[in-house]
Amino acid sequence: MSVVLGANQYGKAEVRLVRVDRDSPRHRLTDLSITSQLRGDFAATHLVGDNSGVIATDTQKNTVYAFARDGIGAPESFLARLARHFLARPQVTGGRWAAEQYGWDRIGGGPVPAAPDATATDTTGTDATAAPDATGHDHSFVRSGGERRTALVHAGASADGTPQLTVLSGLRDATLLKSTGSEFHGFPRDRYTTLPEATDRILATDVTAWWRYTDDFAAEALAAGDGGAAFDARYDAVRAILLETFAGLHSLALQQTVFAMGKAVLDAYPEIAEIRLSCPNNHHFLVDLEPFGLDNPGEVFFAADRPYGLIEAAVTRADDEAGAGPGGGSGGEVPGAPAGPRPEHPVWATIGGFV
Ligand SMILES: O=c1[nH]c(=O)c2[nH]c(=O)[nH]c2[nH]1
Repeated sequence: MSVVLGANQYGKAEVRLVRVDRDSPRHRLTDLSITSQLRGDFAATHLVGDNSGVIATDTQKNTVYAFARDGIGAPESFLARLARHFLARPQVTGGRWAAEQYGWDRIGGGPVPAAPDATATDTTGTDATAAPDATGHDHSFVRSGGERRTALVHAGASADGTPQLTVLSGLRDATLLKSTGSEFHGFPRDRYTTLPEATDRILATDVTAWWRYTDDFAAEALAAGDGGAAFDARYDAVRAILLETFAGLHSLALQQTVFAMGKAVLDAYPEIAEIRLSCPNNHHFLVDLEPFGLDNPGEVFFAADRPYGLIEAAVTRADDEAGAGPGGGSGGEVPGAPAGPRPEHPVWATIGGFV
């Protein structure tokens, strides 16, 4: 009985592509995950390793990025462009091109409309179907979906032995991106340093934050008998401050942005004793399109999902005895100075990681 090759297809899966359209100061963002799979006469590579007809999966990925240089438009039309391109090769008889698009809203505004595809010949429908895009930040975005509000009430023993409620509120995975207004340079270099100095880069993160209310505020809000309306109001306001600070600060490091976000919250709300933030640095690498005879003036990026930088900080009040924990604080009293070892409030031990 002979063994034969059955149906097969191959390609590159989940090519992460972010395109920034910066033809006006009001940037537009297109964020896609694209899979390209080819079918056709590929028996030789499966049977004897003859690759003479194989369009490398790497080439398929590069084609996605190179085509994005012209603009993307609707994912359907972008995929059709890819399909037509590969189907022009004689060994390709079919294939499958798939896309998943991630939505982004402007910080302080609404959904970002699709950017036009520069290769489109008929663009008359573009403006008629686009959502209004009149409000919000020009180049800072928050990804729609995936974000969660979080809360925690911890009952710990107080000095007199009665249970003391500590209330934490937070949010998880608020995905933010700014397409300019971020730099990172001036770091030390050694033989293992390859990172170029950046004076204009994409800054992207998934904010996880927990903030702790003062005991007095928490007790009052819990006793108000209004279902915790004060917590609802603080949640909305703190979230807005975090996003606005991310958008508004010209960042020299994600560390600076993280501290500024926390500080802005503490400055605005005396009833918040401290806040902890955990922010991955979701790296976006400019794709080298030179091999394809194309320039790339900060438009086509590889959105890496790992590894990522991970920047975490607690922002506290120097005079917060509860935050300092037993024994009092031992550092960080000078605003902006490096914090020394500072015993933490016991509630933090009940949170899984740093936050
Ligand atoms: O904002 C940043 N902080 C870092 O510590 C760091 N390290 C790195 O490689 N890139 C960045 N970016």
